[in-house]
Amino acid sequence: MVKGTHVSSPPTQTQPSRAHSRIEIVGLTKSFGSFKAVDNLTFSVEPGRITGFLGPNGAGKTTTLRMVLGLITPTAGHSTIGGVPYAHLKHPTRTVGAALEATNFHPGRSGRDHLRVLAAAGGIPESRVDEMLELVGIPAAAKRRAGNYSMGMRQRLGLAAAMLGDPNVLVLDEPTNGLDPEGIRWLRGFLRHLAGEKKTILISSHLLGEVQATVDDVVIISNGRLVKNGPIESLHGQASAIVRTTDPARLASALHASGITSERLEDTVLQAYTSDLQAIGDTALSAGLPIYELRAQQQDLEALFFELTSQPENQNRNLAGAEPPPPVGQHLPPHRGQAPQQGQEGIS
Ligand SMILES: Nc1ncnc2c1ncn2[C@@H]1O[C@H](COP(=O)(O)OP(=O)(O)OP(=O)(O)O)[C@@H](O)[C@H]1O
Repeated sequence: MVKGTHVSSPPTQTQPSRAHSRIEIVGLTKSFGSFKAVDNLTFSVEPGRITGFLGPNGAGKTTTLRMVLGLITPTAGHSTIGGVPYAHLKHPTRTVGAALEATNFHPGRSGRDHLRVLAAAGGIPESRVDEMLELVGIPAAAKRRAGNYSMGMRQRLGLAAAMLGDPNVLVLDEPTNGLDPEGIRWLRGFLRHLAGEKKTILISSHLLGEVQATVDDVVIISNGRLVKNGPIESLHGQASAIVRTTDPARLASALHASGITSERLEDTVLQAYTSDLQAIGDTALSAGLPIYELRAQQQDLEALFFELTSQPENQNRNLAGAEPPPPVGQHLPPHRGQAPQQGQEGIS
């Protein structure tokens, strides 16, 4: 479960215990010149759970992950892994596996050679290379040049690289990018298995819909600021059902007598606030009312995500003055935000 944390100084130990591989982010802030890409973020990511780090394009996800991985220095705040800042980890590649960009391969090198180089640099036995290629399902592609890999294969190679050191913490930036529905399903099973081994898993995405069936917890940011965090169920809101009948007013009062509140939507349609469809059916039957339609109402999480991140105070600063937002439920087009370029650091 994702929790807010109190502000504290970064600890000085160098190796987290395997049992305590929580990621803690406290007041994390990053400015590029006068532009605040990440603004006072505080949350934690728990072992044994898959946490979705979500926000529209340009919200500050990659910048945050780069700070967690010690690739750029925060302007303020800090982050730790198992209580240890990344820069102080004794065995970083064996503690944290990261995949920040699926295209970050030498295009002329084979997938296997790419992993071999990483294994040698991290002091990891070469036997892990073929094991990982097998694990992510691309053993046959191992000898082919990574430059010719499809996006889905690159994602899998990135995952194999992240898993090389058998880390207890995985940080994956947009791992569903370029995956087809089958690939997303595969990734879900893969991450679920790792979460079952009590690993701490943080995955970013700009599409809640692509990860909603995968994650246990969500951290939603917009314009660098925290908008919401908590279990994915907390986004679902109150359970309800849609019911169509001949006399909704009579059904509403019969439901009310059974302790179920409802609301008239159309002439013949009620929204009843319960997940118990059988109770609605039984109540209608007792009242002698026919039912022409009865279904659980699904909360459209993608629409909710859009709503959360497009409140006036959260409106995407990167798109300000650009085209109007798409209708609810429609994905935002891929778009990398522009920010003042002074004080540039790292690669975005
Ligand atoms: N090195 C940099 N110099 C200046 N601005 C930067 C730099 N890196 C990122 N930014 C800006 O910071 C903001 C956040 O970028 P970031 O890449 O962290 O967003 P994101 O949420 O990962 O977006 P996406 O989903 O598009 O990858 C953007 O406006 C981006 O242009």
